[in-house]
Amino acid sequence: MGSPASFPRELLYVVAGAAIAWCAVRALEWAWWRPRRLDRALRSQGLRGTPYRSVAGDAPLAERLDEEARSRSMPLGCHDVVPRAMPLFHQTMKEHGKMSITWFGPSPRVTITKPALVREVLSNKSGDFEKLKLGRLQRMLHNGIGSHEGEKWAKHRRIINPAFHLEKLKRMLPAFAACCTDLVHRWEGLAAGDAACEVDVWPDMQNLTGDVISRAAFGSSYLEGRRIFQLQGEQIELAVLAMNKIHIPGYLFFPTKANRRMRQIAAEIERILKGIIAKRENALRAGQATSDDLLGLLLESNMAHTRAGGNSKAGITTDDVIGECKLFYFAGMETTSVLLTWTMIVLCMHPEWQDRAREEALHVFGDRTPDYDGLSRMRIVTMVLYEVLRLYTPLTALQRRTYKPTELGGVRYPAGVVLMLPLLSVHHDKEVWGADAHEFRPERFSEGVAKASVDAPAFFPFGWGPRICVGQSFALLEAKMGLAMILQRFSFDLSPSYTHAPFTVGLLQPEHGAQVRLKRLH
Ligand code: HEM
Repeated sequence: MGSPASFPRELLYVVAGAAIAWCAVRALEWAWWRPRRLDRALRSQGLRGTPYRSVAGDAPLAERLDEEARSRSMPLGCHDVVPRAMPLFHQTMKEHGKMSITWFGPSPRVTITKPALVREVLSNKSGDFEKLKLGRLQRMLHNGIGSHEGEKWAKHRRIINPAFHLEKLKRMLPAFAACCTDLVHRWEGLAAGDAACEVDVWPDMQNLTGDVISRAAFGSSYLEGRRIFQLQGEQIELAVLAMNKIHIPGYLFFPTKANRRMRQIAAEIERILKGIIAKRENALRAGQATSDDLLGLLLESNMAHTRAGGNSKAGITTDDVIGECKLFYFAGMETTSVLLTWTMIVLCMHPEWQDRAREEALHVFGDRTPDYDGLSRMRIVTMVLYEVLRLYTPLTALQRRTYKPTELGGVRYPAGVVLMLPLLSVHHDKEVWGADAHEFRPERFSEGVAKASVDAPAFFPFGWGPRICVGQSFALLEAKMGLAMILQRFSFDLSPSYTHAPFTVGLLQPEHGAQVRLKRLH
C-alpha cells in the first residue's frame, strides 16, 4: 500500500502520462492520420499524385528537382519556362495529370489549371476558399512585408484605399516620370558615345520601381520612404537566409547577428514611419492640403471614414497604416521590376517587336515626356506587356485552402486541402492558348484579353475576383511609362554574358541577372 504522501506523486504521473498521450495523439493525427484520411478522400475520386511520406511533404523532392532544373539554362529565345521555373508541378502534372496531388507539409495540395475552375476558386462566391493564413513563424519572417491577410481586411483595403483610383493615379504620373528620367539619365551617362554599354537591368529596375513606390507612397517624405524600402530589402534578404535555417528549432529566437539586425530594422522602420505619419496627421488636422500620395490618401480617407462612422473602430490604426506601407514594398516593387526586366530581355530576343514598340512610342510622344492620354493609347506596348505577363508571370502561383467540405469541378474536397493555382502553367497550356502557347506572339492580345485564349478568360497575372491586385492599373501605367521612356532613347540587345535562366524565388526572376547592351539613339 502506498503512503498518503506518495498519492499526489502517483496522480502527477497519471496526469503527466495523460498529457503526453494526448500530445502524442494530436501529433499523430496532424502528421499521419489526417493526411492519410485526406489522401484517401481525394484518391477515391480518381485523383493521383505523389505519395505522402512525412511532415516535410514534398519539400525534399522539390529541393532535388529545383537543383536539377537550375543546373541547366535555357536556349535563348525559348519561352517554355514551366519545366525550369516550377519543376515539381511540371513533373507531377506530367506523371499524374493536370489535376494532381502534391504535399505541402502534411496538407494535400491539388493543382487546378482549368481556367473556369481557377476563376471559380478566386471568385470565391460560395465563400468556401480562403487565402493561406501565415503561421507564427512565417509572420515573423514576413515582418518586413506586412502581414495583413483575411477577407475582411481585403474588403476594408478597397474601401479605405482610394489611392488606386484612376484620377488619383493620373496625378501620380509626374512622380513616375521623374523616377524614369533618373534611370534613363543614368543609362545615358553609361552609354555616352557610340559604343554600346552593358548593364544588368534587373537591379536598375528594382531601383526604379523602389523609387516610384517611395514617391507614390510618401510624396514629400520620399527620402525617408526610400530608406524604409532599403531597410525592408535588407530585412527580406535576412529573412530568406533565415528561411534556410528554420529546420533548426527556435532558430529565429537565437540572438544571432542576423536576428538582432532583423529586430533592429523592424524598430527603425517603425520609428521612421511613425514620424512621417505624425507629421502628416498634424498637417491634416491643421487643415493643410494633403498630397496625392498613398499615405496622404490613406490617412485622409481614414479620417473621413472615422468621422462618418462616428467611432475610431471604423477606420484603421496607425499600425494598420504601417502594415499597408510595408505591403506595398513587396506587392508593388518586386513584381513590377521583374515585369520590366523580362520585357527588356524578351524585346532583345524579338527585335522586330522592339522596333514596333519604339515606333509607337516615338509616334505618340516624339521626344516628349509620356502623358496619361498617350500612355493609354499605346496598343503595341500594352500587347507586349500582356504577352510578357503571360509567358513570364511574376507571381507563378496562388494558393487557397478549403476550410469546409466543398465541391469544385465534380470533385468533393474535404476541409484542409490546399488548392494550388499554377498561373504560369495555365498561361502556357496549349489547350487554353493554342499550339503556339510557348511562343511570344503579342498580337494574340490585339482584340483584348477575352479574345486572346480559347478557353477564356484565362489571363490571371493579377489574380481574379475579390482579391485581385489593387495595384494593377498602377503597375501597368508605371511599366508603360518606363518602357516608353527607355524605347524613346535606347536600342538594346542581349549581352553575350546573359544566360537565360528563369527561376522562381518568390517571384519569377532571371537567376543570373539580366545583362543587356544599351545603345543610345541619336
Ligand atoms: C506587374 C506587377 C504586379 C503583379 C504581377 C501583381 C500581382 C498580384 C496578384 C496575383 C495578386 C493577388 C494575390 C492573391 O490573390 O493571392 C496581387 C495582390 C495585391 N497587389 Fe499586386 N501585382 C503587381 C503590382 C502591384 C503594385 C504596383 C501594387 C501596389 C502599389 C500592388 C499591390 C497589391 C496588393 C496590396 C495586393 C493584395 C490585395 C488584397 O489583399 O486583396 N501590386 N498582386
